[in-house]
Formats: sequence, structure tokens, C-alpha cells
Amino acid sequence: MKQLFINIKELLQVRENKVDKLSGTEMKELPTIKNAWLLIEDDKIADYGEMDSLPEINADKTIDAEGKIILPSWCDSHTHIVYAGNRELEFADRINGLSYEEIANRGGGILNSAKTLQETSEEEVYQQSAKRLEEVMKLGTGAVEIKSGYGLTEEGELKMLRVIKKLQKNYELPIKATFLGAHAIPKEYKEKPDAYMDLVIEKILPKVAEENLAEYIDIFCEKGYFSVADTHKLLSAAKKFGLKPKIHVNQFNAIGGIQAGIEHDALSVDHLEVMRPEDIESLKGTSTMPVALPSCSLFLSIPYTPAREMLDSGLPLALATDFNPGSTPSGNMNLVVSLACIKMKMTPEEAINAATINGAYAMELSETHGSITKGKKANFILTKEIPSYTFLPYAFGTNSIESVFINGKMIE
Ligand SMILES: N=CN[C@@H](CCC(=O)O)C(=O)O
Ligand SMILES: [Zn+2]
Repeated sequence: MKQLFINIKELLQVRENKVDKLSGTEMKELPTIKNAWLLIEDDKIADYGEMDSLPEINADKTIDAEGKIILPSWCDSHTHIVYAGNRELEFADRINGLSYEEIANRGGGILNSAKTLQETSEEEVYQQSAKRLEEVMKLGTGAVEIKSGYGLTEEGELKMLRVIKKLQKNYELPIKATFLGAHAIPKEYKEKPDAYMDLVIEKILPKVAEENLAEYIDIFCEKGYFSVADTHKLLSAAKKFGLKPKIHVNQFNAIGGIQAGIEHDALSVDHLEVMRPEDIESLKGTSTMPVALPSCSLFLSIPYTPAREMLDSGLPLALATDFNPGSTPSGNMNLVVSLACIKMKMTPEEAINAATINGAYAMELSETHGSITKGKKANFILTKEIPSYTFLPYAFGTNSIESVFINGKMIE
């Protein structure tokens, strides 16, 4: 099946040669073709060019995209989309003055979601999560990573990962699964946190590997959660099972999580709201992608990742949502791109690069996703009629998307 899009106002992120990631000043450039055509053959991008040189093409369907922009779909490399229930009461508590930390110390936070998850059937968790996944796909997400981490027992963690597996089976977009058993210390283990680490490493991790339920390993390396020593221990154990690290670090405190991640060749280090000069320095020259989650900063009123400083010192950066019930109950990548521009002073070009090609890298998908390149998957966004691509982050809160295509199919 051949679909031809013609009169496209601007085709964004056109990369003739495949790039895996962009760093520093490279991120300032967003290659585009104005007044373009795009040919999709089955699930792949077949060809593109300027309207002036449109060859004779026998297409099954021709779509006139006059006044509209086409760009690769968003690659959201950090989410917790699989969860049960919500935490809107904690939201009200925070408005009334309690901090995220105080709520967690009272047994709220991640432990609250873990209790709900444990009490909810696998089928019900699947239904709730599938609804969220469909919502974010309509908002332009065409590849996504999903973590466990609200189970915190063998049964709960495996339940979450099986739900992710079912989503992978039932939906066409790529979904990468991450095992985050070390997300918080359960109440029963408060006085013996090492015993919980032993459970995660010795019991749950081998099961996850045996059932092939995850590709990546994650840990919340943070004061009051898991230490740098825990991080080393878990990442070393996970390596034996072939799980690569994508870890939560530097959200509230810089305790050395970035350096631990780098030592274990982490694919990404995520959050980074609190960055010391030595953290930026350590990331230089590594293959680890730093990932910023600005909608988490917005929701918790915590600092934003210092993107400007990082990009100006030559680092790459990816943007993701962190969609979860506690710190970011939103999976809207359009908002993330707007916040990156408004709050982190990234240019629209940098933000779009960070949310497409660099997001793909943080899920090992740069070969197939993240840019308009011949042979890559036909996962893209067709906007409504808009004046320019800068309008996308500028008009925050406006839905500028007309339709989303995954593997060449328009999603309903
Ligand atoms: N920081 C750790 N984990 C999640 C929040 C989890 C929660 O509050 O439920 C995050 O990435 O923000
Ligand atoms: Zn997270």
C-alpha cells in the first residue's frame, strides 16, 4: 500500500543519513524540506522530496497536506504508564502545604501506588494502562518505554511486566520494558533495606530474565530510597542477565548516581534536576544519554534540568514525560517540548531533536525511529494548519495535531 502526502508545508527532521544521537551544537539544527512530498510504502518511509521535483508516483492514496507540517512521532523514553488508580488526594495534600517527601514519609507516594497495584487484578491494570497508552499515542507518541516499580513484591513486579508484555503484543508502536523493582523500599523492609535489595537481586531479577520480561534495569538512586552502593550491586547483577541500565538519578540530591550509571555503561541517566559541575563533566565523552523530564519539575515545583548548561558544554539531551501517578500525571510530549523551550531555554529545534532522535537513542531505536529517513518506520505526526513549527511549543496547551500515523496506519 502506497500513501503519498503532497503539498506538505514543511517536513521536519529529514535525515538522509541515519544518525544515532545529536549532541551540543548539533542539536541547534533541525533539517527540513519546505513544500514537500512524502511517500509511505506499507509501514516504512519510502521517499520524500520537494514538490517541484515530485516524480510520477502511482499511489493507492494521496493526501493533500497543504498548510500542515509532518514530523516524526515523539519518542518517549521514560514512563511509568502501567499503574493502578491515581493519587489526586496527594495532589490536594501538596496544595495544602505538604512536600512530595513528607507525603512519601507518611506512607504515601510510591508505596501508596504499590498498595493499589497489589490489590488490582492484572486484567484491570492492563485496561487502565491501555487507556493511557492510547491517549498518549493520540498526542503523538510513536515509541515508548514503560517501567515496572509499583509492584515491589515478586508477584506485583511480574504482574506489571506481564501487563507491559501484553501491551507490546497488542499495540503497533515499539514499547521497551524496564524492570524497576528498586523503586522504593516497602514498609515491611524499612528496618532492613538490604533484605529488600537481596529480594530484588536474588529472587525477582532472575525471574524477570527467565521470562524475558525486560530489556532494561532501573533504580531510584536517591537519599531515602537506594544508595550508590545499591546501584552498583543491582547494575552488576542485572548485567549478568543482559539488562542495560536506564536509571533515576539526581532528582532531589546529587549523590553520585550519574557516575555509577556511567561506570555501568548506562543507556540513559534520567531526571537530573540537581546537577553539580562534576556531573556534567562526567557525562562528557560517554555513550550515556542524559534525559530531562520537565513536566515532573512543573508538577512538583522542583528545579528544571539545566539544559542550557549541558548543551552548551557539548552534551546530548533527550526529553521524556515520566508519566506516572505521583510526580507527573501527564504523558503529553507536546507539553514537554513546550516546557523545554519555556522553562529550560531550549530552542524549538533543540527541543524537537531531544524529543525525537535523542529519545529514540535512549530506547535503542535510532535505527528505525526518530527521524524522517528512507527505510525507517512510518511513525509520524500530521499537524493541523499551523504557521510554523515554532508554533508547536509556542502554543502550549493547544492541540495542534490533526492525526498520528504508526507503521503507516492512521490511529483512530
Ligand atoms: N522518582 C521516582 N519515580 C517517579 C515518581 C514515582 C511516584 O511518585 O509515583 C518519578 O520518576 O518521578
Ligand atoms: Zn520516573
